[in-house]
Amino acid sequence: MQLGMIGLGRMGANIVRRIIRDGHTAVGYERHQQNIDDLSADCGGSFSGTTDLSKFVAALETPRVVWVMIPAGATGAVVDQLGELLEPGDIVIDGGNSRYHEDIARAKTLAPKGIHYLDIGTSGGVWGLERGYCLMIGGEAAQVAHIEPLLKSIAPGVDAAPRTPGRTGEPSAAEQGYLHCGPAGAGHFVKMVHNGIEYGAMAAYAEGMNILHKANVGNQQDDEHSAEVTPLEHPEFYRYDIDIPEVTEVWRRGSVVASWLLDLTAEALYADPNLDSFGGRVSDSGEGRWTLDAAIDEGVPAPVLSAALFQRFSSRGESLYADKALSAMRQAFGGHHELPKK
Ligand SMILES: O=C(O)[C@H](O)[C@@H](O)[C@H](O)[C@H](O)COP(=O)(O)O
Repeated sequence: MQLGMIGLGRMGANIVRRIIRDGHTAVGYERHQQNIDDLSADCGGSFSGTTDLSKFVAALETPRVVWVMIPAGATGAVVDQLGELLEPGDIVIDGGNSRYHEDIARAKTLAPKGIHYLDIGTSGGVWGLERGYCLMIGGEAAQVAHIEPLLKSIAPGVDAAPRTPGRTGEPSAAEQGYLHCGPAGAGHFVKMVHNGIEYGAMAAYAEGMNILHKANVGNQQDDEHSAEVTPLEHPEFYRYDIDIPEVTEVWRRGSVVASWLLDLTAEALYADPNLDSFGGRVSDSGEGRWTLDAAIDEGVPAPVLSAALFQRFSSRGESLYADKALSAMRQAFGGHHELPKK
């Protein structure tokens, strides 16, 4: 089957490489000729690319299947352009991390033109070429069925995890690593919640590791330290120098908290045991915020996910003013000494 790919950055290019490995063909559109040349060198005659969107559309077999894999903020403009260039029966896929609200609007705009729209939340990041991508799909069932040969090639496949006890026979789509979650927006809705969970799970590991990191605090009490915090009643309880890279390594084997996220953490700590290459400022690109918006709209508590999101804001210095205000109040009502700015 043929796929049209818009955006040949790391994700788009690796999806193309993965389908071509499986016998499909691809046409790519990309503004940077170098990305086209790199992919052509890897894929030979199964891939052709252009920097001209009209030529890209003309090169595709009908019904066209056009996967848009560009930063979420730029997707809307490209989908609008495709709306002018494509024909009835064609399919546009947004594989980026768009907000699901936008999918609902785009599907509605394209429908009168007979152009179908699928939103595919795509998880796997830079590892997807090797491990496959987990695909969460929203849109009409007939179009999902049409692109199924491509989905099977992009997804990790049933062997990526042991089969769940009780599941037998032909593996379901979910067991192969892709799932039609519902109508327009449902794919990105599920991917959004996946990312909300990602924030929470990452924060849980990070907090636990920090408690391990401080397990030797009983050795470190000095005058300045005790002026700032309540002195330890039992410093003898905190005299452990825990080798955190080794702890993450042992947890990978048989522990309840083993996971791919932990595998990656262990790898990062092995390469950089004190995490010196990181400044401790953690970015976010919207998915965590949108997950909390949905939780609020649904009236569903999400205390862990919200704490994880707010911790990212704090990591970027966004709690500094609040922290200063706390010091000011504590000093004002109790005359307590608060440490001045360093
Ligand atoms: O499932 C995935 O492969 C990741 O979630 C991927 O989609 C990306 O790394 C996140 O969007 C980062 O999200 P933040 O920038 O919000 O941390």
